[in-house]
Amino acid sequence: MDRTQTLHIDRLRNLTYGLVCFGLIVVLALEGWQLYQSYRQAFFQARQAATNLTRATEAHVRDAIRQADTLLVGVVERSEWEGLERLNSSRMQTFLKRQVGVLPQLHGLFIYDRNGRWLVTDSGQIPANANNADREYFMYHREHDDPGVHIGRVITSRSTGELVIPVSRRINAADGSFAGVALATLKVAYFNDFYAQFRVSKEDAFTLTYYDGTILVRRPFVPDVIGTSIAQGQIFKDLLPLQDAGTALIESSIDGKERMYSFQRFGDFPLVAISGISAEAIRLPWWRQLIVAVVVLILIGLSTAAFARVLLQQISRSELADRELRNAHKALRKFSLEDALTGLANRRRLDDVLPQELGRVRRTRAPLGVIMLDIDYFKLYNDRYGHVAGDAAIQAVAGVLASYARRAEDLPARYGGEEMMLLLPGANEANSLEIAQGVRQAVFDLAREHQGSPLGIVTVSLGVAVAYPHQAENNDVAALIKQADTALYQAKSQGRNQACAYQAPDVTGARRST
Ligand SMILES: Nc1nc2c(ncn2[C@@H]2O[C@H](COP(=O)(O)OP(=O)(O)OP(=O)(O)O)[C@@H](O)[C@H]2O)c(=O)[nH]1
Repeated sequence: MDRTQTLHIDRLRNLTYGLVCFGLIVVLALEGWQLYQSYRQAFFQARQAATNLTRATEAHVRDAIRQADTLLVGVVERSEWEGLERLNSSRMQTFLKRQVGVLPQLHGLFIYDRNGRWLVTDSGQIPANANNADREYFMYHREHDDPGVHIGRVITSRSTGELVIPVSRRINAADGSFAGVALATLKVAYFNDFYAQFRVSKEDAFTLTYYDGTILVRRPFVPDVIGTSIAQGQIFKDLLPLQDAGTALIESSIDGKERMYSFQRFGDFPLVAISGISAEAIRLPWWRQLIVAVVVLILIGLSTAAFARVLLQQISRSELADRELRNAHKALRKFSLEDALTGLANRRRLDDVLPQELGRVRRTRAPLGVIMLDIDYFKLYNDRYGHVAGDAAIQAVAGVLASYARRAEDLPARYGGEEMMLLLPGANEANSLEIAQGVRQAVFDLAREHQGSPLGIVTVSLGVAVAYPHQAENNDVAALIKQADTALYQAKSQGRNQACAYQAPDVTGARRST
């Protein structure tokens, strides 16, 4: 493979690999962009889902508390109207029992007097010496004449041992003094069961807290965290002071897991609802997508590289075949126009070129010199030294003749046998004769032994003819060759080892030789 071909194939290879790389980079960029978008989309959707869950939770909790509070408002109204001392306990108990049966979130309904003693319960059972004066909500109402609803921290029910959220209102005496407390307890389990209905991953979290961060309800349910505070978590420390609702990707202060959290402060209750969707669960489908994309990209890359390789091999092969074919054509053409023994132009080439050169004589008005050469006594040479040595002698003479073809348009040729020609476009008779003489002398100087020759060395005889534009008779291939041949014959007949120029017989009848 030559240098140009190697360069061409190298360029083609670089171009192909460049295109393959460019294509892969484009695919990679598009895939990367798509993955980036789907990553963002996943978190955007998680943000929305968390917000929706928080809103649903908030609405559900608010409704549950409102229903309980509406009951309390009625109980307080009746208690204050009748007066706790005169309260018809059995009628009230029936009323409370009916309400608890209707509202699934209710754990129980209770009325306490100003000393914390149990007056009425929905179950009708009052433990001996039961007193709730030590409860936070009781103390709150005793100390605050605020008639609004109070939601307390989670406590363990004294009647059933269940975790409950106390929702209470103060009952006033006719003079406005503290008369007791009406209490509704909401089951923590009710909210846990509600959260459990959400179709979410087990790593997702829902939390209902008091406004100060104390946990009332949490899913996943861990009994130990109920009643603890997440006030030091990022939501309470950094976000809630600035906004009532929002979302953030943060680590849980309870289990350290990263989640997309949505939080919302209740407008009418001192509560905060928080939903957190596991970041791991958000990223999982994205990771799967990434792995599939990477595998697909690797496969595309490998198959494209393999395809490019095969393509290049094919191109290289066809380039090579093409080049070999062209070289073969060149060689064939060379062989068809070149004499195999001497490397000079062959007879076929001479037959092509001579008419062209004569045409050029007519067009350019410049002469064409022709030298016809013949080795002297060559038959004897062959007979004495053998045919192979004869071939070598022909080659040696051809070398000399070729060395006298000094201009690009000069053409040395083998005319046939041991006869050779030298075409000298632009050369007149004097130039041609001079060159012929130079050839003769150079062959003589070779001093190649030839015992069959009187001079004892190989010599040549040369005939010179010139085609001039004004000599129409010369401007014919056969006539020109005949003239050169005649001049050669002249040289032979005058003793060989000489060069003669053709002289037209009708002018002087004499021939010139040197
Ligand atoms: N070795 C060899 N001999 C060749 C080749 N072509 C022609 N010859 C021989 O060249 C000889 C030419 O001889 P002739 O043309 O008869 O004349 P000559 O012996 O050269 O004598 P003059 O030309 O009169 O000096 C013949 O014996 C051919 O066989 C060739 O390619 N190789």
